[in-house]
Amino acid sequence: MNLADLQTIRRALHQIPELGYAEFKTQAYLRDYLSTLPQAFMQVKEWRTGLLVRVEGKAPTKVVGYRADIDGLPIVEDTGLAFASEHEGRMHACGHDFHMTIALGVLTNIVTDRIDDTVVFYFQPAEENPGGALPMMQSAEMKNWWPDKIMALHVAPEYPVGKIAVKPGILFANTCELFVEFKGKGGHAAYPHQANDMVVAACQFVTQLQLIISRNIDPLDSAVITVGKIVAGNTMNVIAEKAEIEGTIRTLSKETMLIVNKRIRQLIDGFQIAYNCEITRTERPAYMQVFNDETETAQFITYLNEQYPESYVACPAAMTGEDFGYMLEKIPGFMFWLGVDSADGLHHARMSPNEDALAFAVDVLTNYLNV
Ligand SMILES: CC(=O)N[C@@H](CCC[C@H](N)C(=O)O)C(=O)O
Repeated sequence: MNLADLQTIRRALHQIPELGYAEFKTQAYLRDYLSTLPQAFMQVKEWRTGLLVRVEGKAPTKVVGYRADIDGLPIVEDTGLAFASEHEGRMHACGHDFHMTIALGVLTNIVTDRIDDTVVFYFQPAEENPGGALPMMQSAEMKNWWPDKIMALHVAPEYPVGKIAVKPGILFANTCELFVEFKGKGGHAAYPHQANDMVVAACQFVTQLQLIISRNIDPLDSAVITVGKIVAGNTMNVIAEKAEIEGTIRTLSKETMLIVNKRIRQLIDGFQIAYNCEITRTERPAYMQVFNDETETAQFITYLNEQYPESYVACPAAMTGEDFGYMLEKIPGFMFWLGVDSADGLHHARMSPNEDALAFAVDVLTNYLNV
C-alpha cells in the first residue's frame, strides 16, 4: 500500500477521534474501508466498538495476532493541521490514528497478496480509558479467534522515522488509575473555622502522594504518581465542600504497585480523620505491564538487523502504560516503538507524527509476516 493511500486513511481517522467505547464513527470508517477490500479470505466480527478481522493464510501453520488500539484522548488539538480533529475536545494525541492506519495497510497488503499464515487484526477500543484489552480477551469473539503469537506497535515521537526501538522483557510500566473524591463542609471564605475546606485537604493529599514515591519506594526502584486533574469549588470566596482528583500510578513491578496502593489506602484513612471528611476512592484494576517475550523479540531484532540495518534501537523501559500488557501476559509476542519524529510528545495538543513512518511500518510488518 502506498504512502498517499495511507495518508488518506490516517487523515480521515485523525479527524474523528472518539473516547473509549464511543468509537462509533471510527468503527464505521474501519468497516467501510474493509468493505472495499477483496472479501474471499477475510472475515469481520464486531466486538463492542471494536472489530476483529481474520485473514486466512494460504498454508497456515499458526495464527498471528496484530493489535491496534482505536480510541482518542480528551485533548483540544492545537496542531493547526488542515485535517485537525473535527471533534471539539478530542484528539488522536497518542497516535492511535497511526496504529489503525498501519494495521489497515498491512491487512490490505496481505488480503491482496496472501501470506502463508492466518492473521487476526484486533482493532481494540478504550486503550486509554477504561481499558479494552482485557474485556476483549474475555469475549467469545476473541476466544474463538485466539492467536498463537501477537504483535503491536506504539508511535514514539522522540525517535526519527526509520527507527524501531524495542527490548525483551519489560517495556512499559504497570499502571493504575486514581480517582478520589473528598467531601467536607462548605462555608463562607471568612469563616474557615466553621467549614471544612476540601481544597486544602485535596492539595495536601496530592503533596502527600509524592511523599509515597520519595519515602516509601526503594530509590533504586521506579514509581510515578501523576495527578492530572483536580476539580474543586465554584468561586473565590466560598469554601469548597467537595474536591475530586484524577491521576495515574506507574511502577515497574506488580509488587511496587501493591505497596503504592496500600499506602494510598492508609493515607485515605488518615486524611479522613485528620481533615474530618469523607474520602472515596473508586478503584479500577491496574493495567498489566508490557512484558516482551524474550524469544519473539530476539527474532524480531534479528529480522530488523538483517532486513533494515540501522533501524533497530535498544531502548530502556518506559513508565508509559498499555493494556496490550494483558495480551502479552497470555500470548507470546512483543510491542515496539515506531519512530515518528514529532517535536511535541505523546498526549500533547501539538503532537504531529511524521507520516513517512506509516509506509515504513507497513513495509516492515508486511515483510515480517512473510518471514
Ligand atoms: C502509551 C501511553 O501513553 N499510554 C497511556 C495508557 C493509559 C493507561 C491508564 N489509563 C492509566 O493512566 O493508568 C499512558 O498514559 O501511559
